[in-house]
Amino acid sequence: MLVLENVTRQYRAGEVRVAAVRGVSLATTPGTMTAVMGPSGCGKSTLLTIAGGLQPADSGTVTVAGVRIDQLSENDLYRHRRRHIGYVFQDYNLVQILTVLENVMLPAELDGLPRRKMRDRALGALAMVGMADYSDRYPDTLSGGQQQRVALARAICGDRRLILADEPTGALDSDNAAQVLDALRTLVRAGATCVVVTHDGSVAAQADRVLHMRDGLLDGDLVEPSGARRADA
Ligand SMILES: Nc1ncnc2c1ncn2[C@@H]1O[C@H](COP(=O)(O)OP(=O)(O)OP(=O)(O)O)[C@@H](O)[C@H]1O
Repeated sequence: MLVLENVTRQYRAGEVRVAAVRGVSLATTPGTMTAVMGPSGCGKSTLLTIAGGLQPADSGTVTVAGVRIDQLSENDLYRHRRRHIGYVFQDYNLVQILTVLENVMLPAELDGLPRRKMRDRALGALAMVGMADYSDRYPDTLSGGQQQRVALARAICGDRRLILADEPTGALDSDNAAQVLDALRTLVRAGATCVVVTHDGSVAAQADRVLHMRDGLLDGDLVEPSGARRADA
């Protein structure tokens, strides 16, 4: 579902250059959850945003659902992202003035689908994360864990199969985090592929695979004499 090959990304702040990702390769197995852990600043979020096409890599390839997204035009990338990739962030990013159902319908609305179809899709997604009974509520009447489950429903609504989650339990107590993890596992069992960046050991404990990142490199990365690096897929 997601394959990265030799991805690099450097930031420049004036004269200073930060090599945030230094040659990472990674291949996910469909229907599994991969956790990426590592100290603050090691490049986890940068890697995730590149994987999701939110920012380009400096070099390397990024393949999502069989398509090299690093080669797509801006319009095609936008469409491919919306078709295949759902994002989940620590702070849920729900629209407060919309109901739960309207939030989940939002991506389908941008696709211009008929309203009934959007509604059915959204209710189906909410049911998968145990939130169908809350469809008429507004986000600020829900707990953090419930809001994050709505964000998960929005991420997969429309049969998007790649979930990229950046610290999805970072703002939650352990009960709420457990509910979000249950929902995530349900989606993965149903066939979604998830890459989750986390500091939370309980998230990693639920993952099928845990990778460690340090100084822009993933676990098992080899530093070649030439300076090129690769990671075990
Ligand atoms: N827009 C930017 N401009 C300049 N430097 C940046 C930018 N974004 C990130 N960095 C730097 O790149 C490095 C990797 O940052 P990144 O956010 O990817 O790490 P992280 O592992 O996700 O950290 P955290 O766990 O704290 O979220 C850090 O040194 C960070 O300061």
